[in-house]
Amino acid sequence: MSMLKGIAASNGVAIAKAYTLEAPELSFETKKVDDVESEVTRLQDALGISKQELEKIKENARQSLGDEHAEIFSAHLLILNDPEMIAPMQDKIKNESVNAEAALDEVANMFISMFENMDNEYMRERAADIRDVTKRVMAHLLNVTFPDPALIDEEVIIIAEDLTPSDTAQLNKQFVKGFTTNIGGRTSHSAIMARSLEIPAVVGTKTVTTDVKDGDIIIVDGVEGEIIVNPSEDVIAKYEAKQADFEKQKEVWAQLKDEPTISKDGTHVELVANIGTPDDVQGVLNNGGEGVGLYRTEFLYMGNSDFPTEDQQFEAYKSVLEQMGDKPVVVRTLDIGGDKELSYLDLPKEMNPFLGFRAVRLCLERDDIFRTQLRALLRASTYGNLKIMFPMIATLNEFRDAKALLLEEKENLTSEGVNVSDDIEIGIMVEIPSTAVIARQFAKEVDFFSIGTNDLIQYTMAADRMNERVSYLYQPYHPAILNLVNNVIEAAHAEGKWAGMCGEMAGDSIAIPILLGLGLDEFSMSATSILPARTQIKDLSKEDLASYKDELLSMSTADEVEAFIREKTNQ
Ligand SMILES: C=C(OP(=O)(O)O)C(=O)O
Ligand SMILES: [Mg+2]
Repeated sequence: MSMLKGIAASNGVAIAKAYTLEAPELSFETKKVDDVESEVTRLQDALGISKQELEKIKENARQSLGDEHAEIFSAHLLILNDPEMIAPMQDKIKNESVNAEAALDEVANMFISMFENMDNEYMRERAADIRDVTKRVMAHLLNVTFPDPALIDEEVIIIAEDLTPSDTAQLNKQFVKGFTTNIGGRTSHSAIMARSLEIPAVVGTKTVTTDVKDGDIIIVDGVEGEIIVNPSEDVIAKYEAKQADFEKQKEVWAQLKDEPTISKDGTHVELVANIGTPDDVQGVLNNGGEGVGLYRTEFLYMGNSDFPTEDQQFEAYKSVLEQMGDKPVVVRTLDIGGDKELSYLDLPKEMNPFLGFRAVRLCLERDDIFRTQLRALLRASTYGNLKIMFPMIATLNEFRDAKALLLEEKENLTSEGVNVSDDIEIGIMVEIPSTAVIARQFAKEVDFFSIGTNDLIQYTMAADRMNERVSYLYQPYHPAILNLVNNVIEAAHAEGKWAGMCGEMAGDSIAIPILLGLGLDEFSMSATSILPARTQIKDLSKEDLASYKDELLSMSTADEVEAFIREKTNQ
């Protein structure tokens, strides 16, 4: 028996035989060709068959995973239909007389490395999409069979270097009990799909394909992020019990899907979700989200080759609002810059991009970009319960200026005869320490706060959130952070306003009791964290936790805070 560690990507425990999903052998030689026209035709044929296959996979995915996930394959089809991608391949064949394989490989790699080098996880995933579709086209050019997970007809756990979105979409849950890969992280496509399919998965093990042989019995522990290879009978029995516990746990979670989130002593808090696109809304509803606490609109800008038009934005916002019905939707205005770049917005390189020209700073200077977004939001406001917030607010004047532009556009629209809702709350993200410190002054003017701890921690601890070497300074339980958070909540309440949190901290099981005790009103997290959080809060007494407040705020280290909470909440 041996054990491998990886990243817990999808909850649950699976026990079955290992099945290696071989990556196809796609090596080729670059060759000169005489007949360039027939080489171009060969490329077109391979593209054509790939498109037909993807249409089928998309349909399968729609049936097994839902519309939201099938959209990935629309993105794949778009890649294969994208003249910016395909024309350079054809030109390469014609101008350099090379074979289709070489043209495909070179052009695709150019796009892949462009996307991969972006400091942004979402864009890096686009590189994975291109890699996925090009492999399929390459296999057709080489006449190599592409692996077909849909053919699996016995209970297995898949092991693979990585699973592409198209692999995952073909998995039949009846037979595929779980999977584990060498590469990937919690937000890679395969991990997201595993959570939708609700099959346990551990990714990023680095070596599972070499450490496990086909036919070995393995356990995937998607809770702890562990793979156990050839376990003894005793260990199997232990994990079977764990599996049964987990199934029971899921039933308990599911019972709370349509319930409000109420603590043991009767306090209601809102558990809402962070989303990046309208496609994410289904996941929010499936997981009993009481609203959207953060809609990161920049993905709309990043997924485009130019600024999205007012109408394109209007459609996206309207779709989210309509799908959410009367539930609140907090839309954050464009937060570009820092780690989020736009290929079509040429900004000078900065020494410290996280401290630079970004988010509302950029929007106030480029008010043409900002006004377009504000108009789209205002037009969509009558389709649901919209709240708007501005990111990276450091001074009251920034808030006042941004709000003034919003009100100006509202007036413009009204005079154009367009209906705009009259009760849109206007709030800010609190992610800069200066704002957290004088939250009292802000609270007189904003309708709400949403604390962005991902940035607030980075700026308070002076630790770049992208830099692995200083990641130990990402300390959500640090007393300095707790004091800032407390200051914001108290300031909001003193003015009769509400305070939420949309950084990762809001879904953390150690932070949740602390935040409940401090009086946080709204917790915004990834959709799949909502039901476990609701279950946790149901068993917590807000009054007890509030009584620890002074003690917690005067502690000296994050470790002290964590140990204290673990003891008080039996974690
Ligand atoms: C939610 C936040 O915003 P983002 O992660 O998009 O910067 C944050 O900073 O906590
Ligand atoms: Mg932020």
